Amino acid sequence: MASTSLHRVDFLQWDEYFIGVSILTAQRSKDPKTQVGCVIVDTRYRVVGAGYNGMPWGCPDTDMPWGKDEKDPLQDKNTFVCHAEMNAVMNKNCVDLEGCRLYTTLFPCNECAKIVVQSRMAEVIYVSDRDSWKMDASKRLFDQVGITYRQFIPKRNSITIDFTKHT
Ligand SMILES: O=c1ccn([C@H]2C[C@H](O)[C@@H](COP(=O)(O)O)O2)c(=O)[nH]1
Ligand SMILES: [Zn+2]
Repeated sequence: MASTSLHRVDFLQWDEYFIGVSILTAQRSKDPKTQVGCVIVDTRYRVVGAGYNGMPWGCPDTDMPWGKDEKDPLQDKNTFVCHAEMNAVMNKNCVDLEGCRLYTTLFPCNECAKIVVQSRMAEVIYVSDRDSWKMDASKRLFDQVGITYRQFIPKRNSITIDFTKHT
């Protein structure tokens, strides 16, 4: 029998939606080279935290270093910047994150992986990965505790946010 339902069929799938929110969140970052965004989602598909990489609260972006300096750590952004994952956890609006999924634009580094593990999250879904010992360490930790991770494989190239058109 033919269906009489007329609902839209090109609606965003959950993964597309949460990765989309991660990418949008990354656009808040002031890092001139790499903008990272992530959202934490509970088992009922509710966003319970979001964050992007940025300087700690109260530290003016204009006063902080945004480049790298191997010789002087006080002039290196990595000495100060808070990673997106840490910020998402710090921003959580629920008591604990056990069983949650982390959607992120960049696979978590080893420091963020420790936070993901200690928060008892269940899965990491990421857009891109880096060939780095830090990411290898993260995978080792995730494998050890059974946190699954998978790359987001897009089925469409883009989604549009048009501020001038909305019904
Ligand atoms: O797990 C991670 C790893 C990195 N970040 C942030 C930290 C920095 O602001 C950039 C990386 O800068 P590069 O110059 O590309 O090394 O990404 C993060 O938020 N989470
Ligand atoms: Zn990190």
